[in-house]
Amino acid sequence: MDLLWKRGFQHQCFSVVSAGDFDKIWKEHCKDEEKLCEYAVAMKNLADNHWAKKCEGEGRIQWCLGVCQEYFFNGGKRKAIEKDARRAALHNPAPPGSNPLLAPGFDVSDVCAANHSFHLPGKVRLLDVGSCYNPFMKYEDILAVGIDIVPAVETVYKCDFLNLQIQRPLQLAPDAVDAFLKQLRNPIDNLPAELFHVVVFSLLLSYFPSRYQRWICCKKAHELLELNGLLLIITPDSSHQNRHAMMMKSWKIAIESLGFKRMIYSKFSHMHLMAFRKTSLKTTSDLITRNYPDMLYIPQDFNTVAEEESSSFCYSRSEMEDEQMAYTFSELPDVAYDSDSGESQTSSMSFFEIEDPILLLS
Ligand SMILES: C[S@@+](CC[C@H](N)C(=O)[O-])C[C@H]1O[C@@H](n2cnc3c(N)ncnc32)[C@H](O)[C@@H]1O
Repeated sequence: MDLLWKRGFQHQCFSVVSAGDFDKIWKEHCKDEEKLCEYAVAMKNLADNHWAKKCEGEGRIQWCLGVCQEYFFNGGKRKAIEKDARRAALHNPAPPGSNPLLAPGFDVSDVCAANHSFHLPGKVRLLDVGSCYNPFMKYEDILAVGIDIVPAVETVYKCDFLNLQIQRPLQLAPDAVDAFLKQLRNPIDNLPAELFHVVVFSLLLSYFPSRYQRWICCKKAHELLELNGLLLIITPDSSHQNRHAMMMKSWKIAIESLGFKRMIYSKFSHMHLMAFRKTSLKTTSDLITRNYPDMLYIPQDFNTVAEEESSSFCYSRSEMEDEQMAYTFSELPDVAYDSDSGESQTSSMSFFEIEDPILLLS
């Protein structure tokens, strides 16, 4: 895959430094149907013949399914929302006798919206961006919509996510939203906002030559997700977990600035896997004081390791982050309740307690 990728348009971009050129190259790249089709066929081959035999390739799809299952069907969503409420209450204690879920600082409309949908009545509406071969389609609990600039199979819709127009949200009952998704037409040029429970970027962001394009994708995902929906990001990296810990920390800060909160971080041998929850309807980024798009860098953005290391994002924790970290540690359970066995078990960290201690401490 690395070879394919280098042969592709990323290779063309290494020599280009000015941001303006990326747009031009991207447009040229999208016009090169022949190369794109060759790439799509090769990706599908990799998935069918190579990754299918190695547990890691399919592992990323299984990881996404596991996260969805825990979150939407096994109480993860309720736990996450309750945790937010406890955190808000800690910072802004509610008056004695009042509902702690309605502590000042915790948005009442968020609580109301969340209360209605702790458990999904139907399928998980999942948008797979850069889907290539629609790996989520075969799962019963998922209503998968796969989109790609060059679909490798017929069930994937043709769509350039970077240029997708996002319209006002549909005001429809869940059944009608499902029906709407089942009758989408090719190509997709626009979609209503707040339509999906999950947006997946599996090996997508590193495909783009510029950080700004990665940023645009995350921003669009935020718009397309309903409140408390999940953005699942998988990005390739064959080095050990700590090698690019600062890069992942940098991604976390940038993506959270859009109105997300990182809920899970995992490292497989060849990829990072992250789940972000949409915690705010509004994008909270302050683009004036911090250059968030610039934080979405990847090692391939640099020509040499030295260049990468010298421009590595320098991060120091804010006071607020210190407090949040202290709170997270205070919340680590000594004893976790196992809903399957009905027994209490000793556990250092449950699935939905953040995350990776190494990254937290970095
Ligand atoms: C590395 S492949 C990943 C395929 C699949 N998601 C997986 O995990 O195996 C990246 C895919 O993103 C698609 N892609 C790139 N830019 C895109 C865009 N702007 N909109 C939609 N799809 C895009 C490519 O055509 C390619 O199929």
